[in-house]
Amino acid sequence: MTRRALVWFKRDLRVHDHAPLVAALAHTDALALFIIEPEWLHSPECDASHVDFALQCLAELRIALAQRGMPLLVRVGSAVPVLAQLHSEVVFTQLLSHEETGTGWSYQRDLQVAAWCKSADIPWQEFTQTGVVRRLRSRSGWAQRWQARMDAPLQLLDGGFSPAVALEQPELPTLADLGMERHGKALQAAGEKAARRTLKSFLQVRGYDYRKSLSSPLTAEDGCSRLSPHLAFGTLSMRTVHQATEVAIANTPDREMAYALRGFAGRLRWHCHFMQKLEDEPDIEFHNFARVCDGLRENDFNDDYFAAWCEGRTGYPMVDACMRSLIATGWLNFRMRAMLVSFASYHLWLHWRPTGLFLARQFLDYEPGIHWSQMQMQSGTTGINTLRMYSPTKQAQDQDPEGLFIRRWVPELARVPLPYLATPWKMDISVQRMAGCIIGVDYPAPIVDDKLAMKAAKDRMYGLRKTQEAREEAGEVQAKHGSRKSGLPPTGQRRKTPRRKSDAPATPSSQGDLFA
Ligand SMILES: Cc1cc2nc3c(=O)[nH]c(=O)nc-3n(C[C@H](O)[C@H](O)[C@H](O)COP(=O)(O)OP(=O)(O)OC[C@H]3O[C@@H](n4cnc5c(N)ncnc54)[C@H](O)[C@@H]3O)c2cc1C
Repeated sequence: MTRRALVWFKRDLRVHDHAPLVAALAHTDALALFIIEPEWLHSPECDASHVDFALQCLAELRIALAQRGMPLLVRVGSAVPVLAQLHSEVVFTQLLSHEETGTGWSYQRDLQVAAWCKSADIPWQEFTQTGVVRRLRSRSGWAQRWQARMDAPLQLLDGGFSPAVALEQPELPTLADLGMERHGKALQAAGEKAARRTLKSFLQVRGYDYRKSLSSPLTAEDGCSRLSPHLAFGTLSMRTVHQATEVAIANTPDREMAYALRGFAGRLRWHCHFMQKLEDEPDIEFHNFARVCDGLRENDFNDDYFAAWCEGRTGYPMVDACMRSLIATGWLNFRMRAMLVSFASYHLWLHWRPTGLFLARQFLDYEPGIHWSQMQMQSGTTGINTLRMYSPTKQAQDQDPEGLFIRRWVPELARVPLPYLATPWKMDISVQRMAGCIIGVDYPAPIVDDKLAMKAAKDRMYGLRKTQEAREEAGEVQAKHGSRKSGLPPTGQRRKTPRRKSDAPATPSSQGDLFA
């Protein structure tokens, strides 16, 4: 009997280090499938930019697989009917794929596929591709397991496939075919080749100033790795990035470069650390980690504030510049993402779910496990992390001291004198006229008062955290989700004794307790 494998590509659009592809070699022949699922297209997190990027990756992948004798079918529909239809056309005897840690719809889809495979008597083998551990009982020992997986040999194809049955492979659909409008974002280059180029340029050249470049949106654009969309769509495996980084550190004669790359290497495990939280508690997509926070913001949602934040017209130049830059490019550095969420959650007191959905659509690298954990962390609803409230004027002064970023993305402020650029509402009317920017006409007045809004948010958040209920629950959240390396007190309360200077993390403080 012909043993035919079907390799189901999901968020792993590559050939290099692809365990299901390697497993398929053991079969008589094999074919590959990518399913464009309506559940994905219609999910509130999905944006045309995500689909566009995936289609570009698929075009390249189809060629790369064809060169190895494997046809890649791309079909539109829900997973079970697509698999059943394909099975009626070409009987396949095994389904191979990577594990996925996704949101609710993809989890439900996997349950349905598992049931269908069982009823059709088709074994479905899933392979790991990140450090996420399924059915994890305890976080103890997690970091060692991550290390072991990442150090394991890469899964590389040795040889090609015997040609499978001839099947029609229609052209890939366009966004219009899928009923989606053009997105207008200037995206990073897609595909496995671009991913490898990006990794190489970072490890050889761009990474040099990594630690210094992280926080400012001006320097981070080039100084960060920019690998996140490639990790999200799987055009690079985490193992490839980890191993290439270790080799680069070992081989560079430059101590500065090695130091920079060690900072980067540490962040790679955060990727999986955050994804593990969603794997362990899928509900965090919808519900507060700390249920004591339920009701905190739900009834206070201000639609006008939300619209102003989404459109980058809050009257705070750094917030507006970051939002407009994100909307135009699909990427923003960590610190500025954190500031956008802090402003929405504390200054504007907006619940993290609608703001998180909006940001998920903007981020080309949308990765559910990282995203929803970070949304909650920056909104103070994990119950365990230090509360971080960013002043947008201080961030402008610290991260954009010459005003280049603000002037680039908020052209209304292009002629505003530097001393007023972070606080344009402080210009008197004659300066406004000279700058060609009348506040309230050409550029909005601040929608809330920075200091008053921060004070109100602090009172509410610290008031809640002091309660016995909050303290008890923080212990539970820490036990379930906290890294054993975080060093935080188990209750997640503020650290009483300051760190000694020599203990201080070399990374910016905003990420200091990320592992919690
Ligand atoms: C509210 C919010 C939402 C976020 N949503 C996402 C998301 O959907 N997808 C996503 O990949 N990242 C997300 N991040 C984390 C971080 O901002 C991005 O990983 C980073 O900016 C991506 O750029 P880079 O690849 O150049 O990062 P680099 O600094 O070069 O880091 C390399 C890789 O390390 C991992 N990493 C770095 N920082 C973090 C972090 N703080 N948490 C988890 N992993 C990290 C990522 O995989 C990243 O690609 C979010 C952060 C915040 C504050």
